[in-house]
Amino acid sequence: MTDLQNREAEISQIVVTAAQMREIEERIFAAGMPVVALMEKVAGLISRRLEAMIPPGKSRVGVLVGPGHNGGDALVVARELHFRGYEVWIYNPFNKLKELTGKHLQYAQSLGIPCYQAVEQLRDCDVLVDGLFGFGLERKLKDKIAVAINELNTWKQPIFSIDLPSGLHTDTGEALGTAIRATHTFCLGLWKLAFLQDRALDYLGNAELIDFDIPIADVEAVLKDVAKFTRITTAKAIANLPLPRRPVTHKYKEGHLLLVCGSHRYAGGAILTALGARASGVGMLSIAVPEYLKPILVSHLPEALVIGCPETETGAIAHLQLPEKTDLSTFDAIAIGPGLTIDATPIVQQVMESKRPLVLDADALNILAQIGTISTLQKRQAPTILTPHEGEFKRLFPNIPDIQQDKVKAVSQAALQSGAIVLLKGARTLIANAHGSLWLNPNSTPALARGGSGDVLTGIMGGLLAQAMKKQIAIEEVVATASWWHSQAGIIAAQERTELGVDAFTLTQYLMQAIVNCH
Ligand SMILES: NC(=O)C1=CN([C@@H]2O[C@H](COP(=O)(O)OP(=O)(O)OC[C@H]3O[C@@H](n4cnc5c(N)ncnc54)[C@H](O)[C@@H]3O)[C@@H](O)[C@H]2O)[C@@H](O)CC1
Ligand SMILES: Nc1ncnc2c1ncn2[C@@H]1O[C@H](COP(=O)(O)OP(=O)(O)O)[C@@H](O)[C@H]1O
Ligand SMILES: [K+]
Repeated sequence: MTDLQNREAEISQIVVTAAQMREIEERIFAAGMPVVALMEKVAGLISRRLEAMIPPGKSRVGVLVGPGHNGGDALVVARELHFRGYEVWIYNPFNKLKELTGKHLQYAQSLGIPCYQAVEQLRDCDVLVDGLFGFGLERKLKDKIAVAINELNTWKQPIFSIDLPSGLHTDTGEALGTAIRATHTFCLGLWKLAFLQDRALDYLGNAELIDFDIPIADVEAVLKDVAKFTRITTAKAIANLPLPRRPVTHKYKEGHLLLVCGSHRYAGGAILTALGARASGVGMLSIAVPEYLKPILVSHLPEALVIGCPETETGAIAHLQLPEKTDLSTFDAIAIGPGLTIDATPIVQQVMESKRPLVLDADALNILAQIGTISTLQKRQAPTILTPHEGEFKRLFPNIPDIQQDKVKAVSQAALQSGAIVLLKGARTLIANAHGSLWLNPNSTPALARGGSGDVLTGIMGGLLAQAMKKQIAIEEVVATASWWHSQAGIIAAQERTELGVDAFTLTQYLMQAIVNCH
């Protein structure tokens, strides 16, 4: 890789808060970079991107200008587009502007660029550029500016937001009162936390990072002693797959996974989990299910070792009847939960006592919540991964109240309290470990909002985990890779089949394509 590619790979993984971004910029300014020069550079990069995207000549561009340096960026963009032959109109309702922003407004006006205080004047523009607020927004938007943003959101033309859609909280992604619904957002310098949060997704549109050459040393200096956020990238996920295989190997060297899943009531979950595990390439796959399900599993996965277990009256697994000379320590990893029903409580308790790395999902999480999340996990002597959706999360961690307000905080607290790696499912999945680090999955598709797709994730993760135990890959990276893989398969499947065509079974059939595409 060239130095430039290395930089791109490194920058694309970094995620910062508003306070961290401010600190990083202050270091750059303290080192001698003039504020004016940086604004000119950043806005120049945005202008060039806009020129590539907006047809020149006939387009009228409306530029929304706020009081701070986000507004300053917008004014430099307005000036540049004016000189490139676009018709530019400015909206600026503020009387007090930061000094540099005020200067740029004065110059723009001296060039004859019209400047309006009423947003309605921009209604006939072909596109809008939003430079009202960036990461400096700290209070709720109200009055005239909130009314203007609500009005703008009813218009049909594309909106390009600078740094963040104005109104979004940089860290939580919450709309502070109201926010611009952008078609496209140019995130400046480093990815901000808002870009990886569910609640921001309706506002961001296509998000693009504009790298303006922040020295990595400054980023490292600011982030070295704080909780780290890592954006999961394709390059990193691919690097953490168990590829290439060593030429001399055998099935037990490539990981042995035990899946424990299924009941009379929920048979399909076991199949979907197993198909996810199969795609992971795991060397040996054993699947413990109620006896009744064994023929169905065998017919779907002829290569797997299916263990039919005695059943409760309700059709759940009554006890794990492992083959002779086998106990739980035989396996490199265990994934348990999909379709078990709450009647399998003793099985979950037994598996929790094993010293193998565990993935817990679905009913295993509900059972864990009933038997006591923290007290049970404290006794574990091996890594545990919990993969709750929001409902399961609330049952597991009832003392963490504000999950909706701040998912980053909630999932971090959960990992800290429990010692487990916690993957909180959602439109944008978050993964936290007990040391305060977080991994965030930047891309996914609502096509995955469908029964059974979580079971597939459990299978992929279990299979990768079993292989990783042989290969010294950090468990958090395995969890991140599984989440990335699951989403990528969903994205590719949705591209081919629309968002309606990605049932969980179909999803399993796109898993290989998702990684073949990257090789
Ligand atoms: N510092 C720099 O030189 C750089 C800054 N950049 C731009 O500068 C932005 C940050 O600039 P600022 O720190 O000036 O902040 P912003 O421009 O994001 O907004 C802060 C301004 O809005 C006002 N404000 C905050 N909340 C408000 C509310 N609810 N209602 C009305 N007014 C409100 C503040 O008093 C302040 O004047 C970034 O998002 C980015 O666009 C980029 O050009 C990169 C370099
Ligand atoms: N809107 C969405 N965008 C992207 N991914 C989603 C969305 N909704 C759900 N998902 C993903 O789909 C999966 C659903 O899992 P889960 O809720 O456990 O379903 P099930 O138990 O039916 O398998 C999770 O991986 C989740 O992150
Ligand atoms: K903005």
